[in-house]
Amino acid sequence: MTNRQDGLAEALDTEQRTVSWLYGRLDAARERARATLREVYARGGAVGTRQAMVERETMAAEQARRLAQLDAVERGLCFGRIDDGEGRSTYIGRIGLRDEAHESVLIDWRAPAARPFYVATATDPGGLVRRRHLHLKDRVVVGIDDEVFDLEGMAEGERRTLVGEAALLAALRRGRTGRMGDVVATIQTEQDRVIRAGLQGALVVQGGPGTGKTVAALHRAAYLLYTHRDTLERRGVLVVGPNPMFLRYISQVLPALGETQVVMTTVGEMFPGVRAAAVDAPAPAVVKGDLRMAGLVAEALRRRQRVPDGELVVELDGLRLRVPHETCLRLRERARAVRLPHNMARKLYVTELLKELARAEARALEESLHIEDLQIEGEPELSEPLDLEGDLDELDIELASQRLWGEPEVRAAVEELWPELTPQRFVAELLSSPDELEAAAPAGLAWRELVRPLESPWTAGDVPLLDEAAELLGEDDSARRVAARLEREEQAGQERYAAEVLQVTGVAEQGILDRADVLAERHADDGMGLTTADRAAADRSWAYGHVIVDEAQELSPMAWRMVMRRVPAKSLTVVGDLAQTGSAAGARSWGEVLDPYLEGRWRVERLEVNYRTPVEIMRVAADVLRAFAPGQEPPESVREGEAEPRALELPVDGLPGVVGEELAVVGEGRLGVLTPDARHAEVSALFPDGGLEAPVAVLTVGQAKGLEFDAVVVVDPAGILGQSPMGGQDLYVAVTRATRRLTVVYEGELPSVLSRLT
Ligand SMILES: Nc1ncnc2c1ncn2[C@@H]1O[C@H](COP(=O)(O)OP(=O)(O)OP(=O)(O)O)[C@@H](O)[C@H]1O
Repeated sequence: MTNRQDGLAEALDTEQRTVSWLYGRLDAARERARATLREVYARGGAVGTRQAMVERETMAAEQARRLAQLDAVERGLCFGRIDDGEGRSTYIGRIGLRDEAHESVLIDWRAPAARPFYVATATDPGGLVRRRHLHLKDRVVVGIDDEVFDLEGMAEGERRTLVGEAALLAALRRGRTGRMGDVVATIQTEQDRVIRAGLQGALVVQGGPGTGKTVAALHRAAYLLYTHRDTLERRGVLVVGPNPMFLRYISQVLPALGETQVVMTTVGEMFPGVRAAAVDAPAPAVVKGDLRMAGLVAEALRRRQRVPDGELVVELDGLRLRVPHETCLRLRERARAVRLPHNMARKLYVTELLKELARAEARALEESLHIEDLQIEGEPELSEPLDLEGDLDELDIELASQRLWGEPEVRAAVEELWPELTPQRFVAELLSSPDELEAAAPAGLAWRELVRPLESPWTAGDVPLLDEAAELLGEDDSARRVAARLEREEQAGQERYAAEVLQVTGVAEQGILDRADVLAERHADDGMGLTTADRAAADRSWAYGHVIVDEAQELSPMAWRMVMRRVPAKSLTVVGDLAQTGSAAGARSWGEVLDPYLEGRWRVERLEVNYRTPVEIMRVAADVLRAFAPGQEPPESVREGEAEPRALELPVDGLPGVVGEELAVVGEGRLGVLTPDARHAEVSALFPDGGLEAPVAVLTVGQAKGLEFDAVVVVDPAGILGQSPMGGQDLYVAVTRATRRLTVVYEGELPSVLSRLT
């Protein structure tokens, strides 16, 4: 054996002992959490006070989460070690662990003590003499990489066991799996700055394709939850991504980091109860995304609070109830003056209108009766005129109001003048009414683009309008609150009954109920045991502690308005690339979209190294970028590709052949076929077994945003360029999805921006 092999074997052996011992600590921590959980459940079932049950449930949920977290960190528990000049070694891992004496034996990667592992460089080693990466397969140490900052500072024995291969490049060389993985072991210094930036204010992370913006933002979520657990566990963290496919792609990163309490959503899903899957054409998208739409929605709603042209007339049982025009005007002004949302102000309006109708009814009755009719023979003559209205006291009016409210004719009049509206009904009716749109639109807004049939499916661009409407309409939750109270009362009754039964049958004395009973109780209650994330996801008006917006360049100004509502503290991470904006309503500059809310209180960190796309492919991408965004610099690639990118003139039915060839080369890896929107169905039909985790995924460029594949086949580049005013950006996105190989398939002329491929 050579010295080098001896050194490696010795180092692996030493590290294996430490790693095995750390796994032993992890197993012990798991066993402790399991024992506590058993003990909590054994403390009694349905007996005891409600408060005791809540406490027990909360503790059980906490232990169950702890256990889930300990299970999540099994893979690659420990991945790093740093040595300082004093001969001290510190092991870095996915979570922190302590020994029996309560000494730290593994440092959580997010703890301040782990920071040197990520920021030490040859020029600024920050007191380190060596950084070591450990590669684990299951619980076995299979590889080691060393970076030495100060050879002199190392002990002789340690020098002998130095091993080196760049950990980052090894990580990048692995085949893609269809899901993004975490990069805790290889976070780069510039990414570390993003991850550990403070919680306050807004941080914009701008960087070209493949610079690790998404991966850094997700690690930042885990870091913030660790560092500010008190605040963020109560308020929650929201991640907004561009589409459901992307959310699936990134869904495993945070759980692998032991964090399961983050809500992930898309703009199209931010309004509970609506799943907007349709896509607007560029022209309506731009109008819907315009901030002036907020004014349009508000004005259109005011116009749903109507006053009849003349007097209000309600025909009821042959009587004509008349309320003068001025009174109707006054009622509307008074209801508006309380400045409550529409549906809440409506209560006041209806109460007042019913009173007026009660008076009108008395007047109508008066008119219909003639004094002579009331004259009874032999009685003295009635000399006073009738004054039924004047005779009404408050109780009469209240009773009459209640009766009138039951009359369909009265309901119909209220519906006409101040209807009760859901956001869905209001927005759908507005967008299908050219008259309402025209009347409410500010001058210069191309409202005609918005007109569509009443039953149209929801688009992502509608969601901020629904949210805006919900704010203005307000939620009348009184019925729900009454129902909840009744349910609570019923539940309390059931609990008492259950406790009595248990006492009688003697089960309570045993003190143990099995877990199934406890879980069944949890389902019967009104939400205890629900996590912050569960509650937040179901609540439109939830105020998150921090919001991360990925592919943030795609959000329209109206979508930003909605996002900002979810984060009153304005603590945000905004991640994106202005050169990749695909939506016609998306951002051209960060200031333009953020300043209305943050007034300059945001700062930019730039990521400039591309970890995904090899140099050869990036040259092609740079040509595309130069053509539509002169002056923008593409990021610098760290990878060298294995093959030159190529263009093939080929009809679409030749695709399976090319895809087959590419698949044979990438082996276990994955392949993406990217098409213009209009050709997606035609190309998908050629690959029936596609999907995110299948070897071949057929996607539109919009769907592929943020994703990556070992090999990419771009179909019909001219179609992509021509599909929208942002076609250049779309082509740039398409050619930057590959980690190893790029093929462009075209018919007719190859667009000149790709001439490097001929
Ligand atoms: N420090 C790192 N160590 C290992 N891999 C990394 C690192 N940083 C980034 N990567 C990898 O580089 C690829 C690109 O990262 P990511 O998707 O986060 O980039 P992005 O900037 O969001 O790209 P895009 O703008 O195209 O969506 C991913 O596979 C990611 O895992």
